Formats: sequence, structure tokens, C-alpha cells
Amino acid sequence: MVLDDLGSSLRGTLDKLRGKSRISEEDVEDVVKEIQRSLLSADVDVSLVMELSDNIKTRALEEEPPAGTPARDFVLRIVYEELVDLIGESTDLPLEEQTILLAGLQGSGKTTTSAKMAWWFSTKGLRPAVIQTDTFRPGAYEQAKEMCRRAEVDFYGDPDGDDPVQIARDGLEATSEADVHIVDTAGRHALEDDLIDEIEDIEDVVDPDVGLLVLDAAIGQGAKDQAQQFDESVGIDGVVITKLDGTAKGGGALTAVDQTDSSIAFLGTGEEVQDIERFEPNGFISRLLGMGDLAQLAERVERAMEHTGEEEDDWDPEDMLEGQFTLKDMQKQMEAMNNMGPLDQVLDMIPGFGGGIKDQLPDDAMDVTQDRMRTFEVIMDSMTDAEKEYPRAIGADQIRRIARGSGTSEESVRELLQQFKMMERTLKQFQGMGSDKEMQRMMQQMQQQGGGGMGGMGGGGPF
Ligand SMILES: Nc1nc2c(ncn2[C@@H]2O[C@H](COP(=O)(O)OP(=O)(O)OP(=O)(O)O)[C@@H](O)[C@H]2O)c(=O)[nH]1
Repeated sequence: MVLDDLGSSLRGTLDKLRGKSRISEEDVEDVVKEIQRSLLSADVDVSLVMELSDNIKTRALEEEPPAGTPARDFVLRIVYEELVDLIGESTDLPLEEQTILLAGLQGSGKTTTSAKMAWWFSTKGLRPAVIQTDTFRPGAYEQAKEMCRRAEVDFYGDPDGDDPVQIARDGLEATSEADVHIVDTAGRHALEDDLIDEIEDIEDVVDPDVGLLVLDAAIGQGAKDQAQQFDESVGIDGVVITKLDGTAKGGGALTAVDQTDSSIAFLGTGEEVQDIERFEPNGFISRLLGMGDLAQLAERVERAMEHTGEEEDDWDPEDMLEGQFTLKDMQKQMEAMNNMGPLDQVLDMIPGFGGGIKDQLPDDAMDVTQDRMRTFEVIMDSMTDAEKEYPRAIGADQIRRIARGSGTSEESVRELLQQFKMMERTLKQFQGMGSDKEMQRMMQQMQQQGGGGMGGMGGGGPF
């Protein structure tokens, strides 16, 4: 996504400042150019890019770095603060009764997002209900109903209805026991007058407390007009950026946030109901700058562990950071990762693993696809405990036996062992960074500096 790219290119540029105590105008120019290049190539609106880069330049040249602050940290802090300023706080969504109206173009992910958000609110102890008013797209009703079933939340829709406004009215009544009403609306290919009229009518009936614009991360410059129109008709308080698990850059979404003077509420990171994250600007930016976001990682690991089942479980995810890595750990991790999301996203959250280092890993290290995982799981079920503890000792005879026992091929078994070795190497690389001490030191620094996300970046951080 947009800032991923910024993270790695910026790290390279900032590394050139290493060891310098003062920065020259030329250094600042380099940094600013890098930021401009990466934001523009991610489709962020030109005037927005110029504003951001001008601010960074002015501050970097005019402000006096605090005594003893290396030039690199000083510039980084400014970049960080300006990005926080640009992206803003996350949309205010108090955990209380409310009605949320979702707007957006066809296919942006509204229906999926409504169920995901409902799931999210349910994890916070509230009782959400999704009201599906999309009578335009065949299949929207079934899709929403099925996702709400999976999310275990209330749902209202009318597969035979053709009046979205009436459905909205009936839906509010039918789900009156719910605390949070999430009203999904129909999308169209482009902004058409009838879409705008329809959503305005729905808005009149539901009287939402919050209007959210759902945007596909792939949206480019078109985001500006769309955001403006929806803002004028129903009022946009926040943006949900979907499909951030793909290759899209998300720059348009930043433009929309700026255009509507709103903020980001949620990020969508997959097709399942749980693939949603509440947007946290500090964590988000720290993560993209390569600092990792421990809080999010902890939350994901915790959630994944809940799903790993009640079976006896002495597996501690921290082992993965401490060096006792066996196939048993890999098995548990794979179960957990099934629930946590793709490995590369998880790694982004580990301090020191984002950007640079991850980029240097072979692509294969991340390529544990769902299918491969399933095959691996079957294979591991056919292994003995000893084989899982000492996979390196597995020989050709055992490979043959395991392949036969699991109904897979010897090649698949070898592939699993290969994957294991790769993960082991990957983790060693991470351990080699002295993660524990480094992390403790980072936390201490952050505390000393008032908990600001930047403190930990002072010298020797994982950049
Ligand atoms: N990978 C990925 N896919 C997503 C995400 N959010 C939605 N999708 C997919 O995008 C497609 C469109 O999503 P919908 O939720 O149907 O979009 P919509 O805005 O309701 O579409 P209309 O009802 O036609 O307006 C579906 O195939 C979803 O599974 C996401 O965060 N990641």
C-alpha cells in the first residue's frame, strides 16, 4: 500500500543521514523528493503531496533539533508528525448506541465491511445489527446474510423488497434490540443521480450518527470527486479503506480523507469477517516506518489463540521469538496464522521486521498459501512427535512413510521441510537483531519521551 513503499524508500534515504549531527538543505531535499515520489506514484493528490512536503521541508530547515538528537532521528520525527497530521486521528466511534450509514461505489466492499464492522462491535460487547438495503445488486442480500451469520450478528434484509427506504425503515424496527445499527446501501458503477437521491432518502429515514465512505484501496485520483459528492449528500465522518491486503496503493483514500476533512475509521484486510482493523494512526505510521506495532500484533495473536481451540495448549507464540523453533511450533503458528492473516502482514507488526528486512527475504518465505497450509497440516498429522521435534533428522524412508500415511506426495513432504527450514532461518535472522533487549530499550525510550511513537526510533532502532 501507499505507505509501505514510502517506508522502504524513506528508510534508504534516511540511512544516508546516519552519523550526521547536522542536516544540510541538500539532505532535506533528498528526503522530501523521496516522499513526493512515493506519494505521487501511489496516486495521492498532487496538492496534498506538495503541502506535506513543504511542511516537512520548512520544519526540517527552520526548527532547531534538540541537543544531542542525530539528524536522522530529527528528520524522521518531523516526517512522522506530519504524516500523523495528514492522516489524523481515527474516526471517533464511541462504544455506545449508534447508527452508521455506509456509502460507496459498487464493489468498494460495503457489504463485506458492514458485516466486518458488526463483528468488530460484537467483540466490544455491543449488539450490532446489519440492515441491508441494496435492492440493486442481485446477490447482495444473500451475501450480507451469510456474512452476518458467520459474524454471529443480527441481520435484516428483504430479498423481495424493491424499496430501499422502506427496507431501512422496517430494518430499524425489526432490529430495535440492537445497539449499533449498520445500514448498508447499494452501490453503482459511478456516481449517478439516482444513487445520490436514494442514499439521501435512506439517510433521512435512518438519521445516522456516523456516515462512512467505503473506498477500495485501489482507487486513484477519482477518490476526490467521489468523496466530495458523498460528503455533500450524506456527510462523511470517516473512511474505510478496503482491500489493503492486495497490491493497491491506497493513495486515493488519503486524498478522500483530506477532501472530506474526515479520518480513517477502519482498514479492511481480507474477505473474511474478521479481516478488519480499527485504524490507529500512531500504530499505522510506526508500522509503515518499520517500527512495528506491538499492540496490534498482541491483539492478533490473542485473537488467533482464541480460535486455535480449547485443546490442551502449552504453545507460547513468544517461543517463536526466542529460538526454540520446531515443527510443532510451525504447526501451531500455521493454525494461528490462519486466523491472523497473511504472514507478511503479521511480520509487519513485529518491530524490526517491517520494510527493509522483510523485503530482503525470499518471496517464498511469505508464500504460505492457504492451500499449502492445508497440505502441510495433513502431513504434520502423519508425523510422530519425535519427527516434529527434530525435523532435521527426518530421512528418505520417513519421508516415504509420511507421504503414504498422509495421502500426499514425497515432494510435498520435502516442500514442508524446506518451508520449515526457511521459517527457521527467517526467525534466526530476527533473533539476531537482539529483539528482546532492543524492544525493551525501545519501550523504555518511548516511556521516557512521553509515550510518543517516535521515541523508540532514537539511534539503533530497527531501521
Ligand atoms: N481481498 C479483499 N477483498 C475484499 C475486501 N473487502 C471486500 N472485498 C471483496 O470485494 C468484493 C466486493 O465487495 P462487496 O462487499 O460485495 O462490495 P459492495 O460495495 O457491497 O458492492 P455493491 O453491493 O455492488 O455496491 C467482494 O468479492 C469482497 O469479498 C478486503 O478488505 N480484502
